[in-house]
This record gives sequence, C-alpha cells and structure tokens, in this order.
Amino acid sequence: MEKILVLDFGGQTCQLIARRIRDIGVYSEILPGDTKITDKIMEDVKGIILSGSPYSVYDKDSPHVDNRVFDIGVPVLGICYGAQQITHLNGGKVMPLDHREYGRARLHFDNSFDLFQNVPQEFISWMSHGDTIVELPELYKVCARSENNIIAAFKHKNLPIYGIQFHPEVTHCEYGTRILENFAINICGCRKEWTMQNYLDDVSQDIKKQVGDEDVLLLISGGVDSTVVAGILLKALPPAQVHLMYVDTGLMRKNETIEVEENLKRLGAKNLYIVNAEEKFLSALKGKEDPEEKRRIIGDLFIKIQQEEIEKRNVNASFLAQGTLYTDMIESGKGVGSKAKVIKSHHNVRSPLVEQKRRENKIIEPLSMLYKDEVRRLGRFIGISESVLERHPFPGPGLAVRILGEVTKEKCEILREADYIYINELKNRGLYNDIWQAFAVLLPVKSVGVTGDDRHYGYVLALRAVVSSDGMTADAYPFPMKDLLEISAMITNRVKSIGRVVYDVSSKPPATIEWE
Ligand SMILES: Nc1ncnc2c1ncn2[C@@H]1O[C@H](COP(=O)(O)OP(=O)(O)OP(=O)(O)O)[C@@H](O)[C@H]1O
Ligand SMILES: O=c1[nH]c(=O)c2[nH+]cn([C@@H]3O[C@H](COP(=O)(O)O)[C@@H](O)[C@H]3O)c2[nH]1
Ligand SMILES: NC(=O)CC[C@H](N)C(=O)O
Ligand SMILES: [Mg+2]
Repeated sequence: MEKILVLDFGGQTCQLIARRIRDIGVYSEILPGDTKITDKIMEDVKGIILSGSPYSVYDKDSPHVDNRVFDIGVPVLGICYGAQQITHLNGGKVMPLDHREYGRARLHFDNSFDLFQNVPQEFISWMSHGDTIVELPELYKVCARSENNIIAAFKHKNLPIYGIQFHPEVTHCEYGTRILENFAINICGCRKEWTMQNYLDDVSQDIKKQVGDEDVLLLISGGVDSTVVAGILLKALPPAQVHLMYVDTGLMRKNETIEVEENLKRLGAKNLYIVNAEEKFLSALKGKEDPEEKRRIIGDLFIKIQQEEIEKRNVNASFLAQGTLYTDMIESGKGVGSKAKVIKSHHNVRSPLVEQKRRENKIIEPLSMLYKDEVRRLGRFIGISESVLERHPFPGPGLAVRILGEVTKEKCEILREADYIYINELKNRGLYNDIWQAFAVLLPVKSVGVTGDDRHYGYVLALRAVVSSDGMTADAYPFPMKDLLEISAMITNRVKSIGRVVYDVSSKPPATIEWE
C-alpha cells in the first residue's frame, strides 16, 4: 500500500501527523527520525514528513535526518523542527530569536504556492517554536510569512522539498488538513486507498495467501484486538480452519473467563478451547519481582501452553495469530526498521518463541499497523458487538503487571475484588465510556490506618484512569472529587486488606499507563 512516512524527531504531535494523513485516506507510518533511509524502508513510500522536536537543530546531540532523503526524489515536507533541519542541513541559518511564537499566528502567502492550494491567502496557523529560520539555503525561496514577518513556509526552487514553521496537524490550525492533503494527494500523488474495506480486503488476501489450507490458531483474550482478529480470520478463511484458544492465566479479572466464553461462542467460532492455566502461571511467577522478567515468563508460558494444548487436542495448526497492535510493536522496540527504545516488552511481541515464529513467517498479525481507535473502527465495520469494542484494553500479562513485585494468589484475589468494585462503579456512574482505560494497581507497600478504633496495617491501592486516543500518550482522567472519595471508601470498606487508596495523576509520558 502506498504510504507517507513520518520521521519522528520527538515532536509532541508526531502521532497526530500520521493520524491526519490516514484520516485523509492515505496510509501513514512513523519511524524514528534518524532511521537510515534504505531502499527497503522506501518501498511504497510516496512522501516523507519530518516532524517537530524539542531539540534545536544546532544542539550538539540533536537528532538529524539521513541526508539521503533530499536526493531520492520523493517529496519531503518539514514541519517546524523538520523545516529547521532542511534549512540547517542545506546551508541555511536557524537562530534562537527573542521573539518566539507559541499559539495562533496569522499567515499570508504568495498565491502560486502549490502546498497551499485552495487555502485563503490569509489564515490562522498554529505555531510552537523558539528557534527561527533567518536565512534559507541557496535554491530555496520564501513562500509565506507570519504577521511577525518570520519565514512561515518555503520551498526548493526545483525539487519537491517544502518546509513550514507551523503545525498543520493540530486542529487549531486553520486549513491544516487541506495543507496535508495537498501534500499527500497533489504533491506526492497518493491515492486515497486507506479505507477499512480496502484494508480488510488486503489483509484477508494476505492471510489466505500465507496460510493456504493449513490451520490457524488464534490466541484470543476476548479483548478488542484479538476479537477483531477472530472476526477477520472467520471472514477470510473457512471457519473449520480457525482455532481459538483462550488461556485463563489466573491473572484475569473477576468473572472474566465466563463473560469471554459467552462472547466468543456468539462470534460463531467452530473450534474454541478454554484453557485453565492458573497453577502454571502462578508457580512460574513465584518469587519473581522484576517487571521485564515477569513479562518474559508470561509471554513464553502463553506459547508453551498453547503448544501443549494443541498437541493434546490433536490440532494441527502451524500458524499462530495474535491481536498485536502497532503500539505493542513500537513500545517493544519493534516498529518497522525501528531504533525505538524498549519501553516495555509486550508479552506478545518480545517472547523468544514468538520471535522465532515471526522469523519463520508463521505469525499472523493483521492489526500490527493499526492503533487502537482504528481497530475499533475496523471492528465496527466487520460487525463486532459494541459491548466488546467498548471494553477497556486489558494487557495479556493481566494482573501480574498490576501487582507490583511478586505475584501471589492472595494478592490476585485482593486486586480482583478491588478492581471489580472500581470498574463497576465507573459503569454505574456513567463514567466508563468517557475513560479510555481504568484499573486498580496493588502496591507492594503497606501503610497504617485505623479501623473500628483499632490499628490496621493494610495494602495501598492505586487507582488509574486515563484518557487517550491510541494509548501512545494519555492524560489522567480528571475525576470529580466526589466520585473518587466515594469509590475509595467503597473499596476500603469492602476489601479488608486494603487500607489506603491513592489516585495516579501522571500522564503518559512521562509515566506509562500500566505501572509495570
Ligand atoms: N488470556 C489470553 N488468552 C489467549 N491469548 C491472549 C490472552 N491475553 C492476551 N492474548 C493475546 O495477546 C494479544 C495482545 O493482548 P492485548 O491485551 O494487547 O490485546 P487484546 O486482549 O486482544 O485486546 P485489548 O487490548 O482490548 O485487551 C491478544 O490479542 C491475544 O492474541
Ligand atoms: O497485550 C498487552 N501486553 C502487554 O504486555 C502490555 N503492556 C501494556 N499493555 C497495554 O498497552 C497500552 C499501553 O500501555 P503502557 O502505557 O503501560 O505501555 C495499555 O492499554 C496497556 O494496558 C499491554 N498489552
Ligand atoms: N515544535 C518544534 O518543532 C520546535 C522546534 C525547536 N525546538 C524550536 O523551539 O524552535
Ligand atoms: Mg487484552
């Protein structure tokens, strides 16, 4: 599929650039800004966007784009820091001026400027820069200035290389989407082929080709992602070829297994296996405190159990399907050709056994290029029920990454009960659907309290609730204090071992959504 590559230099709105491009109907992918531009990476790339950044181009350790982008002939658009890089790397001058621009700035431009086609000659842009382009490189010309007379847009005289100082990707920027559309469609020549129908056709074809008449085993959690994958597989292949396996790790939420089993039966799967593996998971996790080690153990155990179970049941499925998302890949340091840092090893990406399957081309992950909100859209498109699609995400390692430190059955019971009260209350209060993800976390510390005039030494429970669109960035949900106070009281009254409740107000970044 044709795509626009967004190179990420750490700008706050990098994700947004890719989303806007996709919303226009063109596939877009993000890679770290300093990725080496190889032929392989350039396959199907019709244009490149250089994102903003917290760095200044003249900083010693600032990230820079591979110079090759200027020679390969595909159009390049630099946004803010991206534009400053084009300037700096080609011999122009960027300086920190006293006059900074943050927020709205009126622009006016030369009306022959193709990037601004169908945009009124004056409009309100959105700026966020402290550095300013004071001199363009040779062969570049100014195409727009802001009301403060700074260079707001420029272009190479002969090549399709553009720079803009403002941020068309933010909704506050007038005509921002039109400008990105001018770039992607008119200048890069992309077709609008990123539709759910085309995506579905594409992945279905790929799956058929990859699998042939062999059987596929899908590890299914009943969550949004794997349920959508089940929907795709059951459409693409004869249902007899599709085997669904749900593993009860003992790290699940209260009543989860019963609810999931009911949902999966409704999907129309012929081969459905519910495996109880609580003992195995808890004993493998015994004494383990390190979050990454816990994740590794869980990831491997998932695969091991799956292998044992299919042998036991005489299922001959050589392909393994998973509901892996782009978020899982990039956080695990596995974005396409990625130099991204490992933030946390998602169990479904980093486990050695999964990696081996991936090398053998025996993995089917039709969602690995999508973000959560896009998966929900796709799910809606193929008719997955709203009650499944609206579920908050629940990580494969489950309560194991929400019980900080060592996991025990007793702690699982405590957390299960507290989490159940919390989530139920959010539903009762009509807050569940306003929140992207909510859960409780059991901390490995106890604190002193007083109950019934007696000393009580109980666990500290942290409540987490975030708003997000795709899980890559998130803000703490701004609860009305009354709800928090009431929910806290309910939990400490009903779950005896919990003595204190705190609310996590951190955003992502710098925190992550889960605590481990
Ligand atoms: N208990 C489980 N049994 C079987 N497979 C699982 C289980 N938990 C997770 N997986 C596998 O790991 C993948 C990643 O888990 P993840 O939680 O990100 O996705 P999900 O559970 O499908 O959706 P959601 O993010 O909405 O919870 C799943 O898509 C599924 O393939
Ligand atoms: O399937 C999963 N396996 C994992 O190992 C895993 N770790 C985090 N998550 C989920 O990913 C989203 C982002 O989480 P973080 O901000 O904590 O990285 C959130 O929705 C998390 O719940 C996981 N999902
Ligand atoms: N938003 C940006 O890309 C900012 C670029 C650079 N750090 C500046 O302040 O000018
Ligand atoms: Mg899940």
